[in-house]
Amino acid sequence: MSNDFVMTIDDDDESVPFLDEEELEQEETAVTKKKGKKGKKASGVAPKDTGDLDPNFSFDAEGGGHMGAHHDWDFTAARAALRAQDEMQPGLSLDDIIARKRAQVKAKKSGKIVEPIEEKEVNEDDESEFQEALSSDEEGDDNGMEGITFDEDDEDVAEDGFGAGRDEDAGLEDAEAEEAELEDASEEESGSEGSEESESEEEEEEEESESEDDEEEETEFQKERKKAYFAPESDTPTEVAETFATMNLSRPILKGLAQVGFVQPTQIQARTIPVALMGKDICGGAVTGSGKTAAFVVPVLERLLYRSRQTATSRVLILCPTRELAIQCHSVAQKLASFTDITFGLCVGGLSRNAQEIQLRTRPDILIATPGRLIDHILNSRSFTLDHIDILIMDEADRMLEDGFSAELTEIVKACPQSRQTMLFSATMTDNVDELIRMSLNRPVRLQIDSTNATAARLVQEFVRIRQHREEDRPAVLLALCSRTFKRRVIIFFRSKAAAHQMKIIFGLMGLRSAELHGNLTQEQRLASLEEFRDEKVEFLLATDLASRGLDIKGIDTVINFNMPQNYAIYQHRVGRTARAGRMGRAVTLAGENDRKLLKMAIKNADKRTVKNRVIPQDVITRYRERVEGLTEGVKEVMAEEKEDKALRQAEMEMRKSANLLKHEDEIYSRPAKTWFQTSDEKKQAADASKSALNDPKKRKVVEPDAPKRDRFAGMSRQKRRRLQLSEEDHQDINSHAKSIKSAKNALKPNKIPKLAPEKTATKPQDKKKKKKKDVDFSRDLADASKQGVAAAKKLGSGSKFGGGKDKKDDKKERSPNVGFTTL
Ligand SMILES: Nc1ncnc2c1ncn2[C@@H]1O[C@H](COP(=O)(O)OP(=O)(O)OP(=O)(O)O)[C@@H](O)[C@H]1O
Repeated sequence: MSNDFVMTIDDDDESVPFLDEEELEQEETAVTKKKGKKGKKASGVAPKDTGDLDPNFSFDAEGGGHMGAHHDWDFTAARAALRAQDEMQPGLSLDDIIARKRAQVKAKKSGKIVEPIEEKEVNEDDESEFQEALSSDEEGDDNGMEGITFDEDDEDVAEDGFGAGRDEDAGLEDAEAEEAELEDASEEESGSEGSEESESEEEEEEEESESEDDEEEETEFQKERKKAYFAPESDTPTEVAETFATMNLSRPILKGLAQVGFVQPTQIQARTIPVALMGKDICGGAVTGSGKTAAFVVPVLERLLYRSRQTATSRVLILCPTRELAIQCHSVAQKLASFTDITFGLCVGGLSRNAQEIQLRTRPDILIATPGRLIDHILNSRSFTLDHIDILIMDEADRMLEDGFSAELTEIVKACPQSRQTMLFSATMTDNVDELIRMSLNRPVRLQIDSTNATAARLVQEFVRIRQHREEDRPAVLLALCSRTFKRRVIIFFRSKAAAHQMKIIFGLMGLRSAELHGNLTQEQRLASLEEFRDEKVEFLLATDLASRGLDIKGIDTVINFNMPQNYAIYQHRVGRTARAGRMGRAVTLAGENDRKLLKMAIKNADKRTVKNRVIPQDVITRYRERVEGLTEGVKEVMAEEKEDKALRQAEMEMRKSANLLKHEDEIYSRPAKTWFQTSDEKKQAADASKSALNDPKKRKVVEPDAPKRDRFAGMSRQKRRRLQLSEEDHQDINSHAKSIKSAKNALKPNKIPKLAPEKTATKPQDKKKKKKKDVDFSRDLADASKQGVAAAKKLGSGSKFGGGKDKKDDKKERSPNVGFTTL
């Protein structure tokens, strides 16, 4: 298995050099000379990437964009919208509790008499929870161990990359089941906080539901379907602009780009911008950190410069799967639009709903949203609609197309006009027609820059082998890595919130400065953690997969995977938090026996020179293990204190709520009841479906083209049904007067934003007229019921119907998911 060979790094070093291209070669031969290179190593800091750019770096082989000036996105808008009311009063910070505990331990050691530690009731369950959380997904299935090829006692190199060729499925299910239990437990714990949002704002489900890892051979049938579904390659411009200046962008946009230091477009930007300006639907894929955000923001801004300004209208909707990503996207887009009059609205969970409602009434040009909160506004904010959305964009689209988001997405897509332009982006963008079909794309152009399995070019991937019988060493291995080798700018991923939280306490007790980021925190705490890490107030960010996608934090040197994630796509996103925009980065993954399959995939998809096997001497691990064991009591005490504090705050909040209720009883009861899109049960069902698809990707729900339409009121809450029925009754009373008001309103309807050809020539009114006529004729030809016409259209699939121009009436037919696929 020479292909799977990975070189070994001995971890008996205090620091690790960051490997330059040449060094990679040298190190490969010098693997066994363990300490020979110490002189070259950075002191105390893991990757020796100074943040400077590799002068030879380009985003693509042919030479794409070079990295520009540093610019951090910020939370200004999010902070301004953080809810002020109904939030629990801040209690003791975890850091305070930990600091106190540390002081007590120190004092005890030095023999000083200290105030006795208040006796905390330590629940027996807490102890087992503690052990479980840290080894949550580490329990392998012994049966799954058959066929391991390496020597059990071999502490050095596993020449087969830990026997990475081994097919390993067994044990994963157990791990996932256990993980689910943990997630559920932690969800319950957090249920009291922010329960108001629990039904509609769970975008950041941390249980995984990513796409299949297996690279299945594409069948002829699938190839045909894709051919029919996507626009032919000949539809995309072949010339690629080398600088933004040569892209025919307007001055305010160029100034915005210059301000953030973007001079040369990255490859995905160079390919996407001209196509997006033409108004075409796009499925875009490029490796993590390659600039996809600007690839969709720039053309949108450019087109909005040509909008009619008569009536304020929200014309663009950008959907993101997590709040943090939406906040980041909002900040980036605002920066790029600094020299324009384009307005933005941020519509995400965790921030004040009322403030958002007020903002939405001003009809900002671009809405950046998470699905849950957006639907909340569609259902509950008067006068808010998506009726005038011209462009719908989905960032991390493959994540959004998963079952967990399915119902929400369908609702949002239905609420947008069919004549919209739709653009989907992700580093792991799916081209699975079954998954894309629910977006009702219009003959999308596929812009796939890198392989969907690719990781960043300057990423070094290391793996630390965790043996079957040493699973309990994981915390010690992590602490050894973080105390001795990777000491700053490190993001560490855990599979569960409980594990991330408990490790935060251990880190704290060991004096390592860290922040946690997961769904059990309030939005305020989540933003604070990100800020602390961004501003280098803490060295470590302990996160769940909430942070695995899209987050762009400057200067993350190292990503550590405490556990291998459930699938390769998540692995790609996690390790993609480093080595962004041409910089160097390092990913270190603790890989157990059950992770062989993913390990094999990672090795297969990487440049072999950048894959390494890191070995940590057993005596070091034993030392750290003893330290972790010594902290067990302390961790339990901190957790007990935290629990007590939380219960106290909860009680205070309840009391305030009751007092409030008594004081404003009349006003509160006169408010219209809120409508939820999904009940807790429905939400749980969606999450279960998502999980089941993860365990068995073949179970992925495929939208049946001929699926019967649901009853109009099916699945609606009683309140919503009643509201709709009442509004329908009202509707029946509409007299001719109302009709005339409607037609007057129609006359005022905002014009669509014009599509721009790359050379900005397509807006000539005469040309437009001619083109439209041609398209209409084309559509009419296809709608012709002659048998020949139908047969031809079916043969070509839906693709044959889409001529490029969009007449609104024709669009209705074009966007129907039923079109074209029934016969293939
Ligand atoms: N043309 C450019 N020139 C220089 N830097 C750029 C350019 N475009 C984007 N960048 C920088 O590259 C980094 C990554 O960009 P972005 O976050 O859009 O990547 P992405 O492809 O969306 O990544 P992910 O898949 O992880 O979401 C950002 O820091 C951004 O400022």
